[in-house]
Amino acid sequence: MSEVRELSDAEKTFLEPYLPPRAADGRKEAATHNVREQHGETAETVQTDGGGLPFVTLTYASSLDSMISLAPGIRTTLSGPETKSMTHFLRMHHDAILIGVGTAIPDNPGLNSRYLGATLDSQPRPVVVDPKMRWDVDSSKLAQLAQEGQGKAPWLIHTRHELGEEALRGWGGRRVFLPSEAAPTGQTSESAKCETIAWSTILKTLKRDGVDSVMVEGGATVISTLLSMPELVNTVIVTIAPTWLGQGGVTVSPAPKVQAGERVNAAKLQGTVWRQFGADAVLCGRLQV
Ligand SMILES: NC(=O)C1=CN([C@@H]2O[C@H](COP(=O)(O)OP(=O)(O)OC[C@H]3O[C@@H](n4cnc5c(N)ncnc54)[C@H](O)[C@@H]3O)[C@@H](O)[C@H]2O)C=CC1
Ligand SMILES: Nc1nc(O)c(N)c(N[C@@H]2O[C@H](COP(=O)(O)O)[C@@H](O)[C@H]2O)n1
Repeated sequence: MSEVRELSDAEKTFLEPYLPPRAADGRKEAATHNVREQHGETAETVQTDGGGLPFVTLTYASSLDSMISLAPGIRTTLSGPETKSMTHFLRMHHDAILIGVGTAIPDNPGLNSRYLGATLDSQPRPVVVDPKMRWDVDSSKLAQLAQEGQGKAPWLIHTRHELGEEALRGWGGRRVFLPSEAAPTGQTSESAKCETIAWSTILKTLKRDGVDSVMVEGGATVISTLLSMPELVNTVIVTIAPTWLGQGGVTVSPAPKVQAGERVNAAKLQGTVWRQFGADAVLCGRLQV
Protein backbone atom coordinates (compact mmCIF):
# COMPACT_ATOMS: atom_id res chain seq x y z
CA MET A 1 0.00 0.00 0.00
CA SER A 2 1.23 3.50 -0.82
CA GLU A 3 2.38 5.52 2.17
CA VAL A 4 0.88 8.59 0.51
CA ARG A 5 -2.81 9.18 1.24
CA GLU A 6 -5.25 11.53 -0.45
CA LEU A 7 -5.69 14.93 1.20
CA SER A 8 -9.12 15.85 2.55
CA ASP A 9 -11.15 18.54 0.79
CA ALA A 10 -10.48 20.87 3.73
CA GLU A 11 -6.73 20.32 3.42
CA LYS A 12 -6.84 21.00 -0.33
CA THR A 13 -8.90 24.15 0.25
CA PHE A 14 -6.34 25.31 2.80
CA LEU A 15 -3.46 24.89 0.33
CA GLU A 16 -5.25 26.09 -2.79
CA PRO A 17 -4.44 29.84 -2.54
CA TYR A 18 -0.75 28.98 -2.27
CA LEU A 19 -0.57 26.68 -5.29
CA PRO A 20 0.61 27.76 -8.74
CA PRO A 21 -2.35 28.83 -10.85
CA ARG A 22 -3.88 26.32 -13.23
CA ALA A 23 -5.44 26.76 -16.62
CA ALA A 24 -9.19 26.38 -16.86
CA ASP A 25 -8.69 22.90 -18.32
CA GLY A 26 -6.68 21.85 -15.27
CA ARG A 27 -3.24 22.03 -16.86
CA LYS A 28 -0.43 23.72 -14.99
CA GLU A 29 -0.15 27.15 -16.56
CA ALA A 30 2.08 30.19 -16.67
CA ALA A 31 2.59 31.79 -13.30
CA THR A 32 0.76 34.84 -12.17
CA HIS A 33 0.95 36.03 -8.67
CA ASN A 34 -2.30 34.60 -7.35
CA VAL A 35 -1.61 34.90 -3.64
CA ARG A 36 -0.60 38.53 -3.80
CA GLU A 37 -3.51 39.30 -6.06
CA GLN A 38 -5.85 37.73 -3.53
CA HIS A 39 -4.47 40.05 -0.92
CA GLY A 40 -5.14 43.01 -3.19
CA GLU A 41 -1.50 43.97 -3.65
CA THR A 42 -0.31 45.69 -6.75
CA ALA A 43 2.94 47.48 -5.89
CA GLU A 44 6.19 45.57 -5.55
CA THR A 45 4.61 42.35 -6.67
CA VAL A 46 6.90 39.55 -7.73
CA GLN A 47 7.37 39.46 -11.47
CA THR A 48 6.55 35.97 -12.60
CA ASP A 49 5.10 35.80 -16.06
CA GLY A 50 6.08 39.33 -17.09
CA GLY A 51 9.59 39.04 -15.70
CA GLY A 52 10.19 35.70 -17.38
CA LEU A 53 10.20 33.95 -14.03
CA PRO A 54 8.32 30.83 -12.96
CA PHE A 55 6.04 30.65 -9.92
CA VAL A 56 8.31 29.61 -7.05
CA THR A 57 7.23 27.76 -3.92
CA LEU A 58 9.76 27.27 -1.11
CA THR A 59 8.83 24.27 0.96
CA TYR A 60 10.63 22.23 3.60
CA ALA A 61 10.09 20.42 6.88
CA SER A 62 11.63 21.97 9.97
CA SER A 63 12.10 21.01 13.58
CA LEU A 64 11.25 23.42 16.38
CA ASP A 65 14.93 24.44 16.46
CA SER A 66 14.75 25.36 12.74
CA MET A 67 16.71 22.33 11.63
CA ILE A 68 16.03 20.22 8.59
CA SER A 69 18.38 17.32 9.27
CA LEU A 70 20.23 15.81 12.23
CA ALA A 71 23.64 16.52 10.71
CA PRO A 72 25.10 17.19 7.27
CA GLY A 73 24.79 14.05 5.22
CA ILE A 74 22.08 12.42 7.32
CA ARG A 75 18.70 11.99 5.66
CA THR A 76 16.22 12.85 8.42
CA THR A 77 12.49 12.25 8.42
CA LEU A 78 10.59 15.14 9.96
CA SER A 79 7.26 15.03 8.13
CA GLY A 80 4.60 12.69 9.45
CA PRO A 81 2.39 10.67 7.06
CA GLU A 82 -0.05 13.56 6.62
CA THR A 83 2.54 16.19 5.70
CA LYS A 84 4.41 13.68 3.56
CA SER A 85 1.17 13.26 1.62
CA MET A 86 0.94 17.03 1.35
CA THR A 87 4.44 17.14 -0.14
CA HIS A 88 3.44 14.65 -2.82
CA PHE A 89 0.28 16.67 -3.51
CA LEU A 90 2.41 19.81 -3.89
CA ARG A 91 4.90 18.02 -6.14
CA MET A 92 2.09 17.03 -8.49
CA HIS A 93 1.07 20.69 -8.76
CA HIS A 94 4.47 21.96 -9.89
CA ASP A 95 6.28 21.65 -13.22
CA ALA A 96 9.67 21.20 -11.56
CA ILE A 97 11.15 20.34 -8.20
CA LEU A 98 14.55 21.80 -7.40
CA ILE A 99 17.21 20.81 -4.88
CA GLY A 100 20.90 21.54 -4.35
CA VAL A 101 23.57 18.90 -4.75
CA GLY A 102 24.08 18.99 -0.97
CA THR A 103 20.71 17.26 -0.74
CA ALA A 104 21.02 15.04 -3.81
CA ILE A 105 24.18 13.30 -2.59
CA PRO A 106 23.17 12.30 0.95
CA ASP A 107 19.44 11.81 0.35
CA ASN A 108 19.44 10.12 -3.07
CA PRO A 109 15.82 11.29 -3.38
CA GLY A 110 13.07 10.16 -5.73
CA LEU A 111 11.58 13.63 -6.20
CA ASN A 112 8.56 12.20 -7.98
CA SER A 113 4.95 12.46 -6.87
CA ARG A 114 3.49 9.29 -5.42
CA TYR A 115 0.14 11.05 -4.99
CA LEU A 116 -2.92 9.11 -6.14
CA GLY A 117 -3.57 9.72 -9.83
CA ALA A 118 -0.14 11.22 -10.61
CA THR A 119 0.79 10.33 -14.19
CA LEU A 120 4.15 10.70 -15.90
CA ASP A 121 2.79 13.85 -17.50
CA SER A 122 1.89 15.35 -14.11
CA GLN A 123 5.25 14.46 -12.56
CA PRO A 124 7.54 17.39 -11.75
CA ARG A 125 10.84 17.69 -13.59
CA PRO A 126 13.65 17.10 -11.04
CA VAL A 127 16.28 19.85 -11.20
CA VAL A 128 19.56 19.53 -9.29
CA VAL A 129 21.91 22.50 -8.92
CA ASP A 130 25.34 20.86 -9.02
CA PRO A 131 27.83 23.50 -10.22
CA LYS A 132 30.92 21.32 -10.09
CA MET A 133 29.15 18.13 -11.20
CA ARG A 134 29.93 16.30 -7.97
CA TRP A 135 26.91 14.00 -8.13
CA ASP A 136 26.90 10.60 -9.82
CA VAL A 137 23.50 10.84 -11.46
CA ASP A 138 23.81 7.58 -13.40
CA SER A 139 23.54 5.48 -10.26
CA SER A 140 20.91 7.66 -8.62
CA LYS A 141 17.31 6.90 -7.74
CA LEU A 142 16.29 9.74 -10.08
CA ALA A 143 17.88 7.90 -13.01
CA GLN A 144 16.24 4.64 -11.96
CA LEU A 145 12.79 6.22 -11.67
CA ALA A 146 13.19 7.92 -15.05
CA GLN A 147 14.13 4.60 -16.65
CA GLU A 148 11.11 2.94 -15.06
CA GLY A 149 8.78 5.69 -16.28
CA GLN A 150 7.92 6.68 -12.70
CA GLY A 151 9.40 10.13 -12.92
CA LYS A 152 10.76 12.59 -15.45
CA ALA A 153 14.45 12.53 -16.26
CA PRO A 154 16.38 15.16 -14.27
CA TRP A 155 18.05 18.32 -15.44
CA LEU A 156 21.40 19.04 -13.83
CA ILE A 157 22.60 22.63 -13.69
CA HIS A 158 26.38 23.09 -13.76
CA THR A 159 29.00 25.78 -14.41
CA ARG A 160 31.60 23.84 -16.42
CA HIS A 161 31.40 25.74 -19.69
CA GLU A 162 33.63 23.23 -21.50
CA LEU A 163 30.81 20.67 -21.17
CA GLY A 164 27.98 22.99 -22.10
CA GLU A 165 24.63 21.41 -22.83
CA GLU A 166 24.64 17.64 -22.89
CA ALA A 167 21.99 14.96 -23.13
CA LEU A 168 22.34 12.24 -20.50
CA ARG A 169 22.91 9.00 -22.32
CA GLY A 170 20.34 6.28 -22.41
CA TRP A 171 17.59 7.50 -20.16
CA GLY A 172 16.84 11.14 -21.05
CA GLY A 173 17.64 14.10 -18.89
CA ARG A 174 20.24 16.71 -19.62
CA ARG A 175 23.00 18.81 -18.22
CA VAL A 176 22.43 22.54 -18.45
CA PHE A 177 25.38 24.92 -18.41
CA LEU A 178 24.89 28.25 -16.69
CA PRO A 179 27.67 30.75 -16.00
CA SER A 180 28.67 31.40 -12.42
CA GLU A 181 28.80 34.89 -11.00
CA ALA A 182 32.18 36.63 -11.20
CA ALA A 183 34.61 35.72 -8.41
CA PRO A 184 35.23 38.56 -5.97
CA THR A 185 38.19 40.73 -6.99
CA GLY A 186 41.53 39.33 -5.93
CA GLN A 187 40.30 35.75 -5.49
CA THR A 188 41.97 33.65 -8.12
CA SER A 189 42.78 30.31 -6.46
CA GLU A 190 40.77 27.29 -7.58
CA SER A 191 39.02 26.97 -4.22
CA ALA A 192 38.19 30.68 -4.10
CA LYS A 193 36.60 30.66 -7.55
CA CYS A 194 32.97 31.47 -7.18
CA GLU A 195 30.67 28.68 -8.38
CA THR A 196 27.48 30.53 -7.53
CA ILE A 197 24.90 30.99 -10.26
CA ALA A 198 22.51 33.91 -9.85
CA TRP A 199 19.12 32.58 -8.82
CA SER A 200 17.39 34.86 -11.30
CA THR A 201 19.46 33.16 -14.04
CA ILE A 202 18.51 29.67 -12.85
CA LEU A 203 14.83 30.52 -12.62
CA LYS A 204 14.68 32.41 -15.93
CA THR A 205 16.38 29.49 -17.67
CA LEU A 206 13.81 27.07 -16.28
CA LYS A 207 11.01 29.36 -17.42
CA ARG A 208 12.60 29.66 -20.87
CA ASP A 209 12.57 25.87 -21.05
CA GLY A 210 8.86 25.62 -20.33
CA VAL A 211 8.83 25.37 -16.54
CA ASP A 212 6.05 27.60 -15.21
CA SER A 213 6.24 26.54 -11.57
CA VAL A 214 9.10 25.35 -9.38
CA MET A 215 8.87 23.71 -5.98
CA VAL A 216 12.15 24.34 -4.18
CA GLU A 217 12.56 21.58 -1.58
CA GLY A 218 16.01 22.20 -0.22
CA GLY A 219 18.39 21.89 1.26
CA ALA A 220 19.49 24.37 3.86
CA THR A 221 21.80 26.45 1.65
CA VAL A 222 19.27 26.79 -1.14
CA ILE A 223 16.32 27.59 1.14
CA SER A 224 18.27 29.97 3.37
CA THR A 225 19.49 31.90 0.32
CA LEU A 226 16.10 32.17 -1.32
CA LEU A 227 14.48 33.35 1.91
CA SER A 228 16.43 36.57 1.35
CA MET A 229 15.06 36.95 -2.19
CA PRO A 230 11.37 37.78 -1.84
CA GLU A 231 11.38 39.18 -5.38
CA LEU A 232 11.90 35.65 -6.70
CA VAL A 233 9.68 33.65 -4.35
CA ASN A 234 5.91 33.46 -4.55
CA THR A 235 4.93 31.32 -1.59
CA VAL A 236 6.50 29.57 1.39
CA ILE A 237 5.02 26.39 2.85
CA VAL A 238 6.77 25.10 5.96
CA THR A 239 6.01 21.87 7.77
CA ILE A 240 6.83 22.27 11.45
CA ALA A 241 7.39 18.95 13.16
CA PRO A 242 6.90 18.81 16.94
CA THR A 243 10.49 17.86 17.72
CA TRP A 244 13.89 19.39 18.40
CA LEU A 245 16.79 17.83 16.50
CA GLY A 246 19.46 19.27 18.78
CA GLN A 247 22.65 21.22 18.26
CA GLY A 248 24.84 20.28 15.34
CA GLY A 249 21.96 19.83 12.96
CA VAL A 250 21.52 21.51 9.59
CA THR A 251 19.74 24.83 10.14
CA VAL A 252 17.61 26.93 7.81
CA SER A 253 18.37 30.57 8.53
CA PRO A 254 18.80 33.43 6.06
CA ALA A 255 21.89 35.64 6.09
CA PRO A 256 21.76 38.50 8.59
CA LYS A 257 20.32 41.75 7.32
CA VAL A 258 21.53 45.23 8.20
CA GLN A 259 19.60 48.42 7.45
CA ALA A 260 21.00 51.87 8.26
CA GLY A 261 23.73 50.22 10.28
CA GLU A 262 21.29 48.23 12.46
CA ARG A 263 20.50 44.52 12.48
CA VAL A 264 16.91 43.90 11.41
CA ASN A 265 14.88 40.73 10.87
CA ALA A 266 16.31 38.85 7.91
CA ALA A 267 12.99 37.74 6.40
CA LYS A 268 9.32 37.88 7.30
CA LEU A 269 6.23 36.02 6.19
CA GLN A 270 2.97 37.81 5.64
CA GLY A 271 -0.50 36.65 4.68
CA THR A 272 0.09 33.66 6.91
CA VAL A 273 -2.28 30.78 7.53
CA TRP A 274 -1.60 27.54 9.36
CA ARG A 275 -3.29 24.18 9.77
CA GLN A 276 -2.65 20.98 11.62
CA PHE A 277 -1.77 17.94 9.47
CA GLY A 278 -1.55 14.98 11.85
CA ALA A 279 1.01 15.87 14.51
CA ASP A 280 2.64 18.57 12.35
CA ALA A 281 1.72 22.20 11.73
CA VAL A 282 1.81 23.58 8.20
CA LEU A 283 2.47 27.30 7.86
CA CYS A 284 1.87 29.04 4.53
CA GLY A 285 2.70 32.63 3.67
CA ARG A 286 4.58 34.87 1.31
CA LEU A 287 7.79 36.73 1.91
CA GLN A 288 7.48 40.40 2.69
CA VAL A 289 9.20 42.38 -0.04
N1 LIG B 1 13.70 18.54 6.00
C1 LIG B 1 13.64 18.92 4.74
O1 LIG B 1 12.59 19.37 4.28
C2 LIG B 1 14.84 18.83 3.86
C3 LIG B 1 16.07 18.53 4.37
N2 LIG B 1 17.16 18.53 3.55
C4 LIG B 1 18.47 18.31 4.14
O2 LIG B 1 19.31 19.43 3.88
C5 LIG B 1 20.66 18.99 3.91
C6 LIG B 1 21.43 19.56 2.74
O3 LIG B 1 21.55 20.95 2.84
P1 LIG B 1 22.82 21.66 2.18
O4 LIG B 1 24.04 20.92 2.55
O5 LIG B 1 22.75 23.09 2.56
O6 LIG B 1 22.65 21.42 0.64
P2 LIG B 1 21.77 22.05 -0.54
O7 LIG B 1 20.85 21.00 -1.02
O8 LIG B 1 21.20 23.36 -0.18
O9 LIG B 1 22.89 22.19 -1.67
C7 LIG B 1 23.90 23.14 -1.53
C8 LIG B 1 24.79 23.06 -2.73
O10 LIG B 1 24.04 23.33 -3.92
C9 LIG B 1 24.81 24.10 -4.81
N3 LIG B 1 24.16 25.42 -4.95
C10 LIG B 1 23.19 25.95 -4.19
N4 LIG B 1 22.85 27.18 -4.65
C11 LIG B 1 23.64 27.42 -5.72
C12 LIG B 1 23.77 28.50 -6.62
N5 LIG B 1 23.03 29.62 -6.54
N6 LIG B 1 24.70 28.40 -7.61
C13 LIG B 1 25.46 27.30 -7.73
N7 LIG B 1 25.37 26.24 -6.89
C14 LIG B 1 24.48 26.30 -5.91
C15 LIG B 1 26.19 24.26 -4.20
O11 LIG B 1 26.99 23.22 -4.68
C16 LIG B 1 25.91 24.08 -2.72
O12 LIG B 1 27.04 23.61 -2.02
C17 LIG B 1 20.66 17.46 3.86
O13 LIG B 1 20.99 16.98 5.13
C18 LIG B 1 19.21 17.15 3.52
O14 LIG B 1 18.80 15.93 4.07
C19 LIG B 1 17.04 18.80 2.22
C20 LIG B 1 15.83 19.08 1.67
C21 LIG B 1 14.63 19.15 2.46
N1 LIG C 1 8.79 17.50 3.23
C1 LIG C 1 9.88 16.82 3.67
N2 LIG C 1 9.85 16.27 4.90
C2 LIG C 1 10.92 15.62 5.37
O1 LIG C 1 10.87 15.10 6.59
C3 LIG C 1 12.06 15.47 4.58
N3 LIG C 1 13.14 14.78 5.04
C4 LIG C 1 12.03 16.05 3.28
N4 LIG C 1 13.07 15.92 2.47
C5 LIG C 1 13.01 16.22 1.09
O2 LIG C 1 12.38 15.16 0.37
C6 LIG C 1 13.36 14.49 -0.41
C7 LIG C 1 13.12 13.01 -0.40
O3 LIG C 1 12.17 12.74 -1.37
P1 LIG C 1 11.74 11.26 -1.79
O4 LIG C 1 10.83 10.76 -0.71
O5 LIG C 1 12.97 10.43 -1.91
O6 LIG C 1 11.04 11.44 -3.09
C8 LIG C 1 14.67 14.89 0.18
O7 LIG C 1 15.75 14.81 -0.71
C9 LIG C 1 14.40 16.31 0.52
O8 LIG C 1 14.38 17.14 -0.62
N5 LIG C 1 10.94 16.72 2.86
